[in-house]
Amino acid sequence: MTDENNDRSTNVVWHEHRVAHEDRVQRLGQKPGILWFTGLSGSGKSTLADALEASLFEQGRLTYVLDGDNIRHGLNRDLGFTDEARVENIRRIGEVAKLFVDAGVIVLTAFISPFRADREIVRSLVEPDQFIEIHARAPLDVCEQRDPKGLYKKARAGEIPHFTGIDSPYEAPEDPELIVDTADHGLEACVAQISDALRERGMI
Ligand SMILES: Nc1ncnc2c1ncn2[C@@H]1O[C@H](COP(=O)(O)OS(=O)(=O)O)[C@@H](OP(=O)(O)O)[C@H]1O
Ligand SMILES: Nc1ncnc2c1ncn2[C@@H]1O[C@H](COP(=O)(O)OP(=O)(O)O)[C@@H](O)[C@H]1O
Repeated sequence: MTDENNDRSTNVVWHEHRVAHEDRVQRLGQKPGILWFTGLSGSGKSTLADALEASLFEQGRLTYVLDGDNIRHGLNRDLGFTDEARVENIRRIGEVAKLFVDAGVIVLTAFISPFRADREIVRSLVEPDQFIEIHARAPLDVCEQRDPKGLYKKARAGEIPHFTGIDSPYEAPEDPELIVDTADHGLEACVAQISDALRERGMI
């Protein structure tokens, strides 16, 4: 961080607003939180987040999906796929997700988020019961066979550098709240597994 940036943050003062988090939560009548999907490309993060959101929304909850591919078209369009860029990607998404939680929303995020430390930083931004880490787990060979966007094929051909699982690391969660084995179970079963777990935790 430059001296100029330090000076700038010193002169910024937090402003309290009259409408509090609790007021918004009460109005919405739901328990906000982050459902953080992590996993290899093609493991099922986007598909699961989409299906789970549809189900929660249908049940009357206010939800929002932050999806890597989409966010990288806008907010994070300046970021690539070096380790540093991925760290910054997840840092920004963590902050955005925190704002959604403050607004009272159930936010579902679908980012590879390959580094354990970055996911733990996001966890620390909200209350302990507001962060649910969900590992969309599928072996690399299954993800590669699925190859929904043809990216593994390109990566193997050397057309995409730093591709996760090939020449860029993925650190699987060590103690996530949930693991969904998308290679062994269909979409509906995985969504039901997550919904049951959320119910058990009193989140829905
Ligand atoms: N080099 C490389 N490695 C991995 N993925 C790549 C790469 N280049 C492009 N893509 C596409 O970008 C999506 C991953 O973006 P994320 O923001 O989720 O990545 S990260 O969390 O910062 O690691 C990822 O989406 P998913 O396949 O949905 O995971 C890919 O579509
Ligand atoms: N149980 C499952 N959960 C999620 N996706 C699954 C499952 N079984 C098969 N799939 C398929 O795997 C692919 C996952 O792609 P996608 O959701 O884009 O993954 P990611 O967002 O992790 O890159 C989709 O083609 C989806 O239909």
